[in-house]
Amino acid sequence: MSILLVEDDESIAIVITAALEAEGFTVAHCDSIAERDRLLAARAFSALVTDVMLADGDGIETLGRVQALHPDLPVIILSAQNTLDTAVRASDTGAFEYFPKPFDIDELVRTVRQAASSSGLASGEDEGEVAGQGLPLVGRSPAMQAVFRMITRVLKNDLTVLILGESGTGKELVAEAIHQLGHRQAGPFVAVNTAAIPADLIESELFGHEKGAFTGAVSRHIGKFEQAEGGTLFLDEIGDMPMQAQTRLLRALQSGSIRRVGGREEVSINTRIIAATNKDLEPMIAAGQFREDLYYRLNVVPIHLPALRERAGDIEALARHFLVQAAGEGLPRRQLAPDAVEVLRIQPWRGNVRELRNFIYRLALLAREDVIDATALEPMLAQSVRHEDAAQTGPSDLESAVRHWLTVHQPATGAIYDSALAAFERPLFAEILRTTGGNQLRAAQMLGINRNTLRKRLSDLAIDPDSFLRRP
Ligand SMILES: Nc1ncnc2c1ncn2[C@@H]1O[C@H](COP(=O)(O)OP(=O)(O)OP(=O)(O)O)[C@@H](O)[C@H]1O
Repeated sequence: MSILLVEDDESIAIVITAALEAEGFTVAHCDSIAERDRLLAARAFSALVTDVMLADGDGIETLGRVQALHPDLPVIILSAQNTLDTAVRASDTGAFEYFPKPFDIDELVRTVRQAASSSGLASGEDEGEVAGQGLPLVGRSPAMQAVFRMITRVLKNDLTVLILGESGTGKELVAEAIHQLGHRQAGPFVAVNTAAIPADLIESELFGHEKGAFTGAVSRHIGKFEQAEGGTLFLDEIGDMPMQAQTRLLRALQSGSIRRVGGREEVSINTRIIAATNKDLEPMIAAGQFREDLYYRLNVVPIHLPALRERAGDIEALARHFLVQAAGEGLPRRQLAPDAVEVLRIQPWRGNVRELRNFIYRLALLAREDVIDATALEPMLAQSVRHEDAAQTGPSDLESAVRHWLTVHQPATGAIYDSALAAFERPLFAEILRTTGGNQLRAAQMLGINRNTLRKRLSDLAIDPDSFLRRP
Protein backbone atom coordinates (compact mmCIF):
# COMPACT_ATOMS: atom_id res chain seq x y z
CA MET A 1 0.00 0.00 0.00
CA SER A 2 1.26 3.39 -0.94
CA ILE A 3 1.19 6.38 1.41
CA LEU A 4 1.73 10.03 0.55
CA LEU A 5 3.58 11.95 3.23
CA VAL A 6 3.55 15.77 3.12
CA GLU A 7 6.05 17.04 5.68
CA ASP A 8 8.58 19.85 5.45
CA ASP A 9 10.58 18.88 8.49
CA GLU A 10 13.22 16.64 6.98
CA SER A 11 14.04 14.72 10.16
CA ILE A 12 10.40 13.96 10.98
CA ALA A 13 9.85 12.84 7.39
CA ILE A 14 12.81 10.45 7.63
CA VAL A 15 11.52 8.90 10.85
CA ILE A 16 7.97 8.45 9.55
CA THR A 17 9.12 7.08 6.19
CA ALA A 18 11.40 4.56 7.87
CA ALA A 19 8.69 3.42 10.29
CA LEU A 20 6.09 3.01 7.53
CA GLU A 21 8.50 1.25 5.18
CA ALA A 22 9.45 -1.13 7.98
CA GLU A 23 5.78 -2.08 8.11
CA GLY A 24 5.66 -2.78 4.40
CA PHE A 25 4.23 0.49 3.09
CA THR A 26 5.59 2.35 0.10
CA VAL A 27 6.06 6.02 0.94
CA ALA A 28 6.11 8.99 -1.41
CA HIS A 29 7.35 12.10 0.35
CA CYS A 30 7.03 15.76 -0.60
CA ASP A 31 7.27 19.02 1.34
CA SER A 32 4.75 21.35 -0.26
CA ILE A 33 1.09 21.61 -1.14
CA ALA A 34 1.82 22.13 -4.83
CA GLU A 35 3.85 18.93 -4.96
CA ARG A 36 1.15 17.10 -2.95
CA ASP A 37 -1.50 18.04 -5.48
CA ARG A 38 0.73 17.04 -8.38
CA LEU A 39 1.45 13.60 -6.87
CA LEU A 40 -2.20 13.01 -6.00
CA ALA A 41 -3.22 13.82 -9.56
CA ALA A 42 -0.59 11.46 -10.93
CA ARG A 43 -1.34 8.32 -8.94
CA ALA A 44 -3.51 6.66 -6.33
CA PHE A 45 -2.58 6.46 -2.64
CA SER A 46 -4.09 4.48 0.22
CA ALA A 47 -3.72 7.32 2.68
CA LEU A 48 -2.41 10.87 2.99
CA VAL A 49 -0.36 11.89 6.01
CA THR A 50 0.07 15.66 6.09
CA ASP A 51 1.61 18.40 8.16
CA VAL A 52 -0.38 21.64 8.59
CA MET A 53 2.07 24.52 8.24
CA LEU A 54 3.76 24.20 4.89
CA ALA A 55 5.79 26.76 3.01
CA ASP A 56 3.12 27.31 0.37
CA GLY A 57 0.00 27.09 2.50
CA ASP A 58 -2.02 25.42 5.20
CA GLY A 59 -2.38 21.66 4.94
CA ILE A 60 -5.83 21.73 6.52
CA GLU A 61 -7.29 24.69 4.65
CA THR A 62 -6.34 23.19 1.31
CA LEU A 63 -7.70 19.74 2.14
CA GLY A 64 -11.07 20.63 0.67
CA ARG A 65 -9.86 20.30 -2.88
CA VAL A 66 -8.07 17.04 -2.12
CA GLN A 67 -11.24 15.60 -0.65
CA ALA A 68 -13.32 16.84 -3.57
CA LEU A 69 -11.09 14.98 -6.01
CA HIS A 70 -10.37 11.95 -3.81
CA PRO A 71 -13.34 11.54 -1.49
CA ASP A 72 -12.22 8.10 -0.33
CA LEU A 73 -8.67 9.01 0.58
CA PRO A 74 -8.16 8.83 4.36
CA VAL A 75 -6.22 11.80 5.70
CA ILE A 76 -4.08 11.84 8.80
CA ILE A 77 -3.07 15.28 10.03
CA LEU A 78 0.11 16.01 11.94
CA SER A 79 0.47 19.34 13.62
CA ALA A 80 2.89 21.24 15.77
CA GLN A 81 0.34 24.00 16.37
CA ASN A 82 -1.29 22.06 19.09
CA THR A 83 -4.27 24.23 19.78
CA LEU A 84 -7.85 23.14 20.23
CA ASP A 85 -8.53 25.19 17.11
CA THR A 86 -6.25 23.00 15.01
CA ALA A 87 -7.74 19.85 16.49
CA VAL A 88 -11.23 21.06 15.66
CA ARG A 89 -10.29 22.20 12.16
CA ALA A 90 -8.73 18.79 11.58
CA SER A 91 -11.81 16.98 12.81
CA ASP A 92 -14.07 19.28 10.78
CA THR A 93 -12.38 18.12 7.60
CA GLY A 94 -13.43 14.62 8.51
CA ALA A 95 -9.77 13.65 8.72
CA PHE A 96 -9.24 10.07 9.76
CA GLU A 97 -7.06 11.10 12.67
CA TYR A 98 -5.21 14.06 14.08
CA PHE A 99 -1.77 13.77 15.67
CA PRO A 100 -0.38 16.66 17.67
CA LYS A 101 3.41 16.75 17.62
CA PRO A 102 5.29 15.20 19.24
CA PHE A 103 3.43 11.96 18.67
CA ASP A 104 4.02 8.33 19.25
CA ILE A 105 5.40 6.85 16.04
CA ASP A 106 3.97 3.39 16.70
CA GLU A 107 0.56 4.87 17.19
CA LEU A 108 0.89 6.76 13.90
CA VAL A 109 1.88 3.61 12.04
CA ARG A 110 -1.07 1.73 13.56
CA THR A 111 -3.41 4.50 12.51
CA VAL A 112 -2.03 4.62 8.97
CA ARG A 113 -2.60 0.89 8.70
CA GLN A 114 -6.21 1.21 9.87
CA ALA A 115 -6.80 4.17 7.58
CA ALA A 116 -5.29 2.52 4.54
CA SER A 117 -7.30 -0.64 5.00
CA SER A 118 -10.58 1.19 5.52
CA SER A 119 -10.34 3.77 2.76
CA GLY A 120 -13.52 5.73 2.47
CA LEU A 121 -14.61 5.05 6.01
CA ALA A 122 -14.01 8.50 7.37
CA SER A 123 -14.66 10.56 4.28
CA GLY A 124 -17.85 12.25 3.28
CA GLU A 125 -18.22 14.47 6.33
CA ASP A 126 -18.86 18.11 5.64
CA GLU A 127 -15.84 20.13 4.80
CA GLY A 128 -16.67 22.31 7.73
CA GLU A 129 -16.00 25.88 8.55
CA VAL A 130 -13.12 26.95 10.68
CA ALA A 131 -14.70 26.56 14.07
CA GLY A 132 -13.45 27.44 17.47
CA GLN A 133 -11.35 30.41 16.51
CA GLY A 134 -10.46 32.30 19.64
CA LEU A 135 -11.76 29.65 22.02
CA PRO A 136 -9.70 30.31 25.11
CA LEU A 137 -8.75 26.77 26.05
CA VAL A 138 -5.01 27.14 26.38
CA GLY A 139 -2.57 24.24 26.52
CA ARG A 140 -0.12 22.43 24.32
CA SER A 141 1.05 19.75 26.71
CA PRO A 142 0.51 16.16 25.60
CA ALA A 143 -2.08 15.86 28.37
CA MET A 144 -4.13 18.73 26.94
CA GLN A 145 -3.73 17.37 23.42
CA ALA A 146 -5.43 14.21 24.60
CA VAL A 147 -8.24 16.38 26.00
CA PHE A 148 -8.59 18.28 22.70
CA ARG A 149 -8.73 15.05 20.80
CA MET A 150 -11.51 13.75 23.03
CA ILE A 151 -13.40 17.02 22.58
CA THR A 152 -13.31 16.70 18.80
CA ARG A 153 -14.73 13.19 19.08
CA VAL A 154 -17.91 14.29 20.81
CA LEU A 155 -18.80 17.38 18.80
CA LYS A 156 -21.01 15.73 16.24
CA ASN A 157 -22.88 13.38 18.55
CA ASP A 158 -24.79 13.61 21.80
CA LEU A 159 -22.81 11.11 23.82
CA THR A 160 -22.85 11.88 27.52
CA VAL A 161 -19.53 13.23 28.69
CA LEU A 162 -18.12 12.98 32.21
CA ILE A 163 -15.34 15.47 32.89
CA LEU A 164 -13.06 14.48 35.75
CA GLY A 165 -10.39 16.57 37.37
CA GLU A 166 -9.40 18.54 40.42
CA SER A 167 -11.04 21.83 41.21
CA GLY A 168 -9.93 24.65 38.91
CA THR A 169 -8.56 22.46 36.12
CA GLY A 170 -10.99 23.88 33.56
CA LYS A 171 -13.85 21.38 33.61
CA GLU A 172 -16.51 23.97 33.00
CA LEU A 173 -14.47 25.53 30.21
CA VAL A 174 -14.20 22.15 28.48
CA ALA A 175 -17.96 21.67 28.80
CA GLU A 176 -18.52 25.08 27.22
CA ALA A 177 -16.09 24.27 24.44
CA ILE A 178 -17.97 21.08 23.64
CA HIS A 179 -21.20 23.04 23.52
CA GLN A 180 -19.90 25.98 21.51
CA LEU A 181 -18.07 23.89 18.94
CA GLY A 182 -20.61 21.11 18.77
CA HIS A 183 -23.77 20.72 16.79
CA ARG A 184 -25.93 22.15 19.56
CA GLN A 185 -24.16 25.51 19.57
CA ALA A 186 -27.33 27.37 18.56
CA GLY A 187 -29.11 26.10 21.68
CA PRO A 188 -28.61 27.23 25.28
CA PHE A 189 -25.75 26.16 27.55
CA VAL A 190 -27.17 25.76 31.05
CA ALA A 191 -24.79 25.08 33.92
CA VAL A 192 -25.93 23.82 37.31
CA ASN A 193 -23.64 23.47 40.28
CA THR A 194 -25.29 20.64 42.14
CA ALA A 195 -23.13 21.26 45.22
CA ALA A 196 -24.34 24.83 45.57
CA ILE A 197 -28.06 24.03 45.69
CA PRO A 198 -29.64 22.99 49.02
CA ALA A 199 -30.52 19.28 48.91
CA ASP A 200 -34.25 19.85 49.27
CA LEU A 201 -34.35 22.23 46.31
CA ILE A 202 -32.23 20.32 43.87
CA GLU A 203 -34.99 18.28 42.28
CA SER A 204 -37.13 21.34 41.75
CA GLU A 205 -34.09 23.19 40.29
CA LEU A 206 -33.35 20.40 37.84
CA PHE A 207 -36.80 19.19 36.92
CA GLY A 208 -38.98 22.18 37.78
CA HIS A 209 -42.17 22.09 39.79
CA GLU A 210 -45.86 22.67 39.38
CA LYS A 211 -47.71 25.33 41.28
CA GLY A 212 -48.53 24.07 44.77
CA ALA A 213 -46.12 21.13 44.60
CA PHE A 214 -44.79 22.09 48.03
CA THR A 215 -45.04 24.99 50.44
CA GLY A 216 -43.60 27.98 48.68
CA ALA A 217 -44.25 26.69 45.17
CA VAL A 218 -46.45 29.64 44.33
CA SER A 219 -46.20 29.22 40.60
CA ARG A 220 -44.99 26.73 38.03
CA HIS A 221 -41.20 26.66 37.73
CA ILE A 222 -39.36 25.41 34.68
CA GLY A 223 -36.28 23.43 35.68
CA LYS A 224 -32.81 23.40 34.18
CA PHE A 225 -33.54 20.33 32.05
CA GLU A 226 -36.29 22.16 30.23
CA GLN A 227 -34.29 25.42 30.12
CA ALA A 228 -31.55 23.53 28.30
CA GLU A 229 -33.95 22.29 25.62
CA GLY A 230 -32.11 21.96 22.32
CA GLY A 231 -28.78 22.73 24.00
CA THR A 232 -26.48 21.38 26.67
CA LEU A 233 -27.05 20.83 30.37
CA PHE A 234 -23.83 20.95 32.38
CA LEU A 235 -24.14 19.22 35.75
CA ASP A 236 -21.17 20.37 37.78
CA GLU A 237 -20.04 18.69 41.03
CA ILE A 238 -22.18 15.68 40.25
CA GLY A 239 -20.51 13.78 43.12
CA ASP A 240 -22.31 16.06 45.55
CA MET A 241 -25.76 15.24 44.31
CA PRO A 242 -28.07 13.79 46.99
CA MET A 243 -29.21 10.19 46.49
CA GLN A 244 -32.83 10.97 45.80
CA ALA A 245 -31.91 13.44 43.07
CA GLN A 246 -29.50 10.86 41.64
CA THR A 247 -32.37 8.41 41.31
CA ARG A 248 -34.49 10.98 39.52
CA LEU A 249 -31.65 11.98 37.25
CA LEU A 250 -31.04 8.36 36.33
CA ARG A 251 -34.70 7.92 35.51
CA ALA A 252 -34.63 11.02 33.30
CA LEU A 253 -31.56 9.78 31.45
CA GLN A 254 -33.05 6.33 30.95
CA SER A 255 -36.45 7.48 29.78
CA GLY A 256 -35.45 10.66 27.93
CA SER A 257 -38.19 12.49 29.79
CA ILE A 258 -38.76 14.25 33.09
CA ARG A 259 -41.66 14.92 35.36
CA ARG A 260 -41.85 18.26 37.18
CA VAL A 261 -42.05 17.97 40.97
CA GLY A 262 -45.73 17.66 41.80
CA GLY A 263 -46.59 17.15 38.14
CA ARG A 264 -48.05 14.20 36.27
CA GLU A 265 -47.13 14.98 32.73
CA GLU A 266 -43.99 13.42 31.26
CA VAL A 267 -42.05 16.09 29.38
CA SER A 268 -39.64 14.69 26.84
CA ILE A 269 -36.17 16.21 26.91
CA ASN A 270 -33.80 17.02 24.10
CA THR A 271 -30.63 18.01 25.89
CA ARG A 272 -27.06 16.92 25.80
CA ILE A 273 -25.75 16.06 29.25
CA ILE A 274 -22.23 16.87 30.34
CA ALA A 275 -21.39 16.11 33.95
CA ALA A 276 -18.28 16.95 35.94
CA THR A 277 -16.80 16.14 39.29
CA ASN A 278 -13.63 16.67 41.26
CA LYS A 279 -14.43 13.63 43.41
CA ASP A 280 -13.29 10.11 42.84
CA LEU A 281 -16.65 8.47 42.21
CA GLU A 282 -15.58 4.85 42.46
CA PRO A 283 -14.94 4.83 46.21
CA MET A 284 -18.18 6.76 46.61
CA ILE A 285 -19.98 3.98 44.77
CA ALA A 286 -18.36 1.41 47.03
CA ALA A 287 -19.47 3.45 50.05
CA GLY A 288 -23.03 3.62 48.74
CA GLN A 289 -22.89 7.40 48.21
CA PHE A 290 -23.14 7.38 44.45
CA ARG A 291 -25.36 5.20 42.29
CA GLU A 292 -23.35 2.81 40.22
CA ASP A 293 -25.96 2.67 37.44
CA LEU A 294 -25.94 6.48 37.21
CA TYR A 295 -22.16 6.43 37.02
CA TYR A 296 -22.27 4.13 34.00
CA ARG A 297 -24.94 6.29 32.36
CA LEU A 298 -22.82 9.41 32.76
CA ASN A 299 -19.41 7.94 32.11
CA VAL A 300 -19.97 7.20 28.43
CA VAL A 301 -17.07 9.39 27.33
CA PRO A 302 -14.77 10.28 30.23
CA ILE A 303 -12.47 13.27 29.77
CA HIS A 304 -9.79 13.52 32.40
CA LEU A 305 -8.35 16.97 33.00
CA PRO A 306 -4.89 16.70 34.49
CA ALA A 307 -3.85 18.86 37.43
CA LEU A 308 -1.75 21.86 36.44
CA ARG A 309 1.31 20.46 38.21
CA GLU A 310 1.17 17.51 35.81
CA ARG A 311 1.38 19.85 32.83
CA ALA A 312 3.87 22.47 33.93
CA GLY A 313 4.65 22.98 30.25
CA ASP A 314 1.34 24.82 29.92
CA ILE A 315 2.00 27.31 32.71
CA GLU A 316 3.86 29.83 30.58
CA ALA A 317 1.19 29.98 27.87
CA LEU A 318 -1.57 30.16 30.48
CA ALA A 319 0.18 32.94 32.40
CA ARG A 320 0.67 35.01 29.24
CA HIS A 321 -2.91 34.33 28.21
CA PHE A 322 -4.20 35.61 31.55
CA LEU A 323 -1.99 38.73 31.34
CA VAL A 324 -3.56 39.54 27.97
CA GLN A 325 -7.00 38.78 29.37
CA ALA A 326 -6.35 41.00 32.40
CA ALA A 327 -5.23 43.84 30.11
CA GLY A 328 -8.41 43.33 28.10
CA GLU A 329 -10.34 43.88 31.31
CA GLY A 330 -8.66 47.20 31.95
CA LEU A 331 -5.75 46.15 34.15
CA PRO A 332 -2.23 47.45 33.34
CA ARG A 333 -0.57 45.60 30.46
CA ARG A 334 2.34 43.55 31.88
CA GLN A 335 4.89 41.10 30.59
CA LEU A 336 6.75 38.26 32.22
CA ALA A 337 10.53 37.99 32.12
CA PRO A 338 11.88 34.47 31.47
CA ASP A 339 13.10 34.05 35.06
CA ALA A 340 9.60 34.88 36.32
CA VAL A 341 8.14 32.20 34.07
CA GLU A 342 10.57 29.71 35.61
CA VAL A 343 9.39 30.60 39.10
CA LEU A 344 5.76 30.13 38.05
CA ARG A 345 6.54 26.77 36.49
CA ILE A 346 7.79 25.25 39.72
CA GLN A 347 4.92 26.33 41.96
CA PRO A 348 2.59 23.57 43.17
CA TRP A 349 -0.64 25.38 42.05
CA ARG A 350 -2.90 23.29 44.21
CA GLY A 351 -5.84 25.41 43.05
CA ASN A 352 -4.81 24.62 39.47
CA VAL A 353 -5.56 26.99 36.60
CA ARG A 354 -7.97 29.02 38.71
CA GLU A 355 -5.26 29.74 41.26
CA LEU A 356 -2.78 30.66 38.53
CA ARG A 357 -5.35 32.94 36.94
CA ASN A 358 -6.14 34.71 40.21
CA PHE A 359 -2.46 35.15 40.91
CA ILE A 360 -1.74 36.60 37.46
CA TYR A 361 -4.59 39.06 37.81
CA ARG A 362 -3.24 40.19 41.20
CA LEU A 363 0.19 40.45 39.66
CA ALA A 364 -1.09 42.60 36.81
CA LEU A 365 -2.77 44.84 39.32
CA LEU A 366 -0.01 45.15 41.90
CA ALA A 367 3.31 44.90 40.03
CA ARG A 368 5.38 48.08 39.94
CA GLU A 369 7.11 47.45 36.61
CA ASP A 370 5.64 46.55 33.26
CA VAL A 371 8.06 43.68 32.81
CA ILE A 372 7.77 41.42 35.83
CA ASP A 373 10.89 39.48 36.74
CA ALA A 374 11.49 36.80 39.39
CA THR A 375 12.58 39.33 42.00
CA ALA A 376 9.33 41.21 41.65
CA LEU A 377 7.26 38.08 41.51
CA GLU A 378 8.62 36.10 44.43
CA PRO A 379 7.44 38.31 47.30
CA MET A 380 3.97 38.34 45.81
CA LEU A 381 3.97 34.58 45.55
CA ALA A 382 5.12 34.32 49.14
CA GLN A 383 2.28 36.58 50.19
CA SER A 384 -0.53 34.94 48.37
CA VAL A 385 0.12 31.58 46.79
CA ARG A 386 1.63 29.86 49.76
CA HIS A 387 -1.42 30.44 51.87
CA GLU A 388 -3.89 29.85 49.14
CA ASP A 389 -4.42 26.12 49.61
CA ALA A 390 -7.98 26.94 50.24
CA ALA A 391 -8.38 29.71 47.72
CA GLN A 392 -11.78 30.43 49.19
CA THR A 393 -10.41 31.45 52.58
CA GLY A 394 -7.68 33.56 51.08
CA PRO A 395 -4.57 34.79 52.82
CA SER A 396 -6.11 38.02 53.98
CA ASP A 397 -8.63 36.19 56.17
CA LEU A 398 -5.88 34.67 58.21
CA GLU A 399 -3.89 37.89 58.33
CA SER A 400 -6.85 39.87 59.50
CA ALA A 401 -7.70 37.17 62.05
CA VAL A 402 -4.19 37.49 63.49
CA ARG A 403 -4.45 41.28 63.59
CA HIS A 404 -7.81 41.04 65.29
CA TRP A 405 -6.56 38.52 67.81
CA LEU A 406 -3.53 40.67 68.70
CA THR A 407 -5.73 43.71 69.22
CA VAL A 408 -8.26 41.90 71.35
CA HIS A 409 -5.94 39.74 73.46
CA GLN A 410 -2.90 41.98 73.68
CA PRO A 411 -0.59 39.15 74.76
CA ALA A 412 2.32 40.12 76.99
CA THR A 413 5.51 41.12 75.20
CA GLY A 414 7.93 38.23 75.34
CA ALA A 415 5.07 35.71 75.33
CA ILE A 416 3.36 36.61 72.03
CA TYR A 417 4.68 33.62 70.15
CA ASP A 418 3.60 31.02 72.69
CA SER A 419 0.20 32.51 73.32
CA ALA A 420 -0.49 32.96 69.61
CA LEU A 421 0.41 29.36 68.84
CA ALA A 422 -1.74 28.13 71.70
CA ALA A 423 -4.61 30.23 70.41
CA PHE A 424 -4.20 28.72 66.97
CA GLU A 425 -3.77 25.19 68.32
CA ARG A 426 -7.08 25.17 70.10
CA PRO A 427 -9.37 25.53 67.04
CA LEU A 428 -6.96 23.47 64.95
CA PHE A 429 -7.08 20.49 67.32
CA ALA A 430 -10.82 20.85 67.70
CA GLU A 431 -11.31 20.82 63.95
CA ILE A 432 -9.12 17.76 63.43
CA LEU A 433 -10.71 15.87 66.33
CA ARG A 434 -14.10 16.66 64.89
CA THR A 435 -12.94 15.15 61.59
CA THR A 436 -11.66 11.99 63.26
CA GLY A 437 -14.67 11.69 65.56
CA GLY A 438 -12.48 12.05 68.66
CA ASN A 439 -9.95 9.42 67.57
CA GLN A 440 -6.65 10.75 68.95
CA LEU A 441 -4.42 8.34 67.10
CA ARG A 442 -5.91 9.35 63.72
CA ALA A 443 -5.76 13.00 64.75
CA ALA A 444 -2.08 12.73 65.65
CA GLN A 445 -1.40 11.01 62.33
CA MET A 446 -3.25 13.67 60.40
CA LEU A 447 -1.44 16.45 62.21
CA GLY A 448 1.85 14.66 61.77
CA ILE A 449 2.75 14.82 65.46
CA ASN A 450 3.42 12.24 68.11
CA ARG A 451 0.35 10.84 69.87
CA ASN A 452 1.79 11.66 73.30
CA THR A 453 2.56 15.20 72.22
CA LEU A 454 -1.03 15.59 71.14
CA ARG A 455 -2.31 14.13 74.40
CA LYS A 456 -0.13 16.50 76.41
CA ARG A 457 -1.15 19.55 74.38
CA LEU A 458 -4.82 18.64 74.71
CA SER A 459 -4.42 18.39 78.44
CA ASP A 460 -2.45 21.70 78.63
CA LEU A 461 -5.15 23.41 76.63
CA ALA A 462 -7.93 21.70 78.62
CA ILE A 463 -9.48 20.22 75.50
CA ASP A 464 -11.52 17.10 76.18
CA PRO A 465 -11.11 14.75 73.21
CA ASP A 466 -14.07 12.65 74.38
CA SER A 467 -16.38 15.53 73.62
CA PHE A 468 -15.74 14.83 69.92
CA LEU A 469 -16.60 11.15 70.09
CA ARG A 470 -19.03 10.22 67.37
CA ARG A 471 -22.19 8.85 68.89
CA PRO A 472 -24.40 6.49 66.95
N1 LIG B 1 -6.94 25.50 29.60
C1 LIG B 1 -7.38 26.69 30.03
N2 LIG B 1 -7.16 27.79 29.29
C2 LIG B 1 -7.59 29.00 29.71
N3 LIG B 1 -8.25 29.20 30.86
C3 LIG B 1 -8.50 28.16 31.63
C4 LIG B 1 -8.08 26.85 31.25
N4 LIG B 1 -8.48 25.99 32.21
C5 LIG B 1 -9.10 26.72 33.14
N5 LIG B 1 -9.13 28.03 32.81
C6 LIG B 1 -9.72 29.13 33.62
O1 LIG B 1 -9.51 28.79 34.99
C7 LIG B 1 -10.66 29.06 35.77
C8 LIG B 1 -11.18 27.77 36.38
O2 LIG B 1 -11.70 26.93 35.36
P1 LIG B 1 -13.09 26.13 35.52
O3 LIG B 1 -14.08 26.94 36.29
O4 LIG B 1 -13.49 25.65 34.19
O5 LIG B 1 -12.57 24.94 36.43
P2 LIG B 1 -13.38 23.71 37.06
O6 LIG B 1 -12.51 22.53 36.90
O7 LIG B 1 -14.76 23.68 36.46
O8 LIG B 1 -13.43 24.11 38.57
P3 LIG B 1 -14.43 23.56 39.73
O9 LIG B 1 -14.19 22.08 39.87
O10 LIG B 1 -13.98 24.31 40.94
O11 LIG B 1 -15.82 23.89 39.28
C9 LIG B 1 -11.65 29.72 34.83
O12 LIG B 1 -11.48 31.11 34.93
C10 LIG B 1 -11.22 29.23 33.47
O13 LIG B 1 -11.58 30.15 32.49
